[in-house]
Amino acid sequence: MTVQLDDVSVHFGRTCALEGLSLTVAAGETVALLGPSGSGKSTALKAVAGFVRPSIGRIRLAGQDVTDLPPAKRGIGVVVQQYALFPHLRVADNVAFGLRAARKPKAEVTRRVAEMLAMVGMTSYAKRFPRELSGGQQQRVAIARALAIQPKVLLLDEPLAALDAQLRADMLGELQKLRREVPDVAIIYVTHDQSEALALADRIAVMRDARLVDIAPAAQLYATPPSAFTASFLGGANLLPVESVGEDVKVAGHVLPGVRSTPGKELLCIRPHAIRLGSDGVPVRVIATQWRGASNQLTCTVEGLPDVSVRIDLPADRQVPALGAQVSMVLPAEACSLVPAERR
Ligand SMILES: Nc1ncnc2c1ncn2[C@@H]1O[C@H](COP(=O)(O)OP(=O)(O)OP(=O)(O)O)[C@@H](O)[C@H]1O
Repeated sequence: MTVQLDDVSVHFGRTCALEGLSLTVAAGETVALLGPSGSGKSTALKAVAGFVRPSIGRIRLAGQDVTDLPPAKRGIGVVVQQYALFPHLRVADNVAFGLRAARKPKAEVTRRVAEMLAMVGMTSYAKRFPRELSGGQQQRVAIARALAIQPKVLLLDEPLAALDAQLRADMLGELQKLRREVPDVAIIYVTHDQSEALALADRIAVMRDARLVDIAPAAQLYATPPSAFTASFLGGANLLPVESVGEDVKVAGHVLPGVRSTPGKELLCIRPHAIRLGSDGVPVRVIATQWRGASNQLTCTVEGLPDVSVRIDLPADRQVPALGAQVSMVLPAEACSLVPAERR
């Protein structure tokens, strides 16, 4: 089922939590809403679920206007950060809740609950209460409960945020598997974590200050970010001011071979892992180093660009330059893209 937000704005008193969001999520597609805290992601999700009412704009499901329908009438599965299982109900009864509310026949409820618990690997926990489960297990039950009603739309609001790093990684794998098991469901996934968005989403919608900044297929947004904000939020790109000389682009007075100047795009975007140390590059000075296990991250100042610092991820098997050392940073053309400077 297609989900369509048509120029949706939400106000809470004087606060504009969401401004003019237009977005279409196709059946079978996963779109991540990615952005910093307070950027309006949850508000957008709540508007689709029916928990908040847009002050302007319409919400459509499969082309039908549902803006005035209450949440229960929309047939949407919702999973939020804090699981929100019913504490007094056992796992199986939590999963059965929506089916019973819809007055499904008993045999169908039993069958469907068994299917859902098997899908999330929780069959042997059916009789437990939520307090007897780990965070990850509770989240699996919450997902089983959301999917039990066979929704055509699934909304996930930071579903992994309350889990520790290992569990998050495990659950991310589970969610990828789940997507394959419900291939026709439209999924909106709210997160502030770019790695979750990259791992799960077909398209990523980057939000900032209540507005949609950029939306594109995940790989495209990562490889060629259209804006400086998306470049730094998605993958922590370095942004370096460039000077155009004819068709050439210069960083701190050094021509970058293979990078062609583009009018209106004054910043060079390159990820920390794509920069190499070599000869004939841009001179930089190492001011900090940080061991990261698989890599060492260098922070460097750039000669001639006093306000800019650059992060470089060196693979762990490379020698780490000494603090204060001057090294030459090579910016391979294939890893460089140009974006417009921020105008705020
Ligand atoms: N019920 C409410 N009443 C008043 N203001 C609200 C309400 N809900 C959200 N807001 C405000 O709307 C803005 C957007 O909030 P929202 O929860 O959508 O952001 P978010 O991007 O999901 O953030 P987070 O990642 O922290 O959950 C924020 O400034 C927030 O304070």
